[in-house]
Amino acid sequence: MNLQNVIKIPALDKEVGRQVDSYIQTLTKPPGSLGKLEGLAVELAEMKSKPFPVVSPAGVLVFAADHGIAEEGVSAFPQEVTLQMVQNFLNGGAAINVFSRQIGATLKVIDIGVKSTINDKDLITDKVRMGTGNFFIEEAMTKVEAIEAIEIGMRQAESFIINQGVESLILGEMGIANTTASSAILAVLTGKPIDTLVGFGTGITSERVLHKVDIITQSIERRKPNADDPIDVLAKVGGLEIAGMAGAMLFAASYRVPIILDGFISTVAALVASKISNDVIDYMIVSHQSVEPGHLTAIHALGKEPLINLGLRLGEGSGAAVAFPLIESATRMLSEMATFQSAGISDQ
Ligand SMILES: O=C(O)c1ccc[n+]([C@@H]2O[C@H](COP(=O)([O-])O)[C@@H](O)[C@H]2O)c1
Ligand SMILES: Cc1cc2nc[nH]c2cc1C
Repeated sequence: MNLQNVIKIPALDKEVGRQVDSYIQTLTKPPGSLGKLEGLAVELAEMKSKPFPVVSPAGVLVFAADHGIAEEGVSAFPQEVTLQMVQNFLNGGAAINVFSRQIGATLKVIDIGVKSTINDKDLITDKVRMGTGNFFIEEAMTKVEAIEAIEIGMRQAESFIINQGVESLILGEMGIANTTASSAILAVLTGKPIDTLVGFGTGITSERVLHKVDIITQSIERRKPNADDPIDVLAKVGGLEIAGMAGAMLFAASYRVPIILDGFISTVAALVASKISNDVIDYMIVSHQSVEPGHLTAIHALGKEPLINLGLRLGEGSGAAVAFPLIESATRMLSEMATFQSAGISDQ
């Protein structure tokens, strides 16, 4: 199948963007004084093709999966933490639960490849397989499985957005060792030196970072992913939650729903989505810059800049949820501020 033919992403509405840009000049503030919020308001209007776009309620989809590469000692935590954190999400105790409640967002967790069976009515189980293969010794998954994971992401985003009336989409993830898969994908897609794209993840030692670089370097040599084929890259060194997030992003863009990217893994998934359909980039907002050294490389590969840098490195969609009020401020500036005329204030 050819995913590019399945996804139709509408062009940004530049005409509405121009109208909103002029309208912002009439609001009661010195021109340009709301800085980046002004550009953000124009971008959101173009995405939604509406002069007064809204981003609330946000929806948060967290994709969870395990990684065979965890066997190579690349994470500070054991693999079973993926399962344990999914249980924490379902009990409402993780950071993303707290921040989702804070911003009034609905949160759904999708098991797209956790290595255990989890029975819980609140969990969406749409598993491709029980974790990926260890890509140091075998391919992470087949190309058919990579496409299946992307399609699951698309389908889950579709039912979530339509059933919950979601106005903006935050994509989060949980997967022990997924910074290793993300660094490998990023190295292949950008051609940048691997050691500049590898970091501490959940908190490994500097010594272990060198081991992680070595594992990624050897894995890429062994698997030989084709940089021009994002499905091949996902299959050889990717992750199921990364593919799922990419699919969800592609659906959101096709439906004019702004995508709020989170940290390193989420942004690498965005880069994968952009290699499937470049227009998806138009619908992305980068919420924050993570501590992971490869994050800025991935952000710049999308031609974006982060809104904030709080030294976060958690994942789960947490940084996107924390930055969400800033994005909402841009929309409320448009819908709620008085104009010079309506307030009877003299302009220059
Ligand atoms: O989002 C980020 O930038 C980020 C940076 C470091 C770690 N994480 C989270 O930590 C896990 C991956 O870290 P690791 O060390 O196991 O590869 C995974 O569950 C991610 O959600 C997330
Ligand atoms: C505790 C913990 C929580 C997480 N949330 C996302 N990745 C994580 C990794 C760990 C280890």
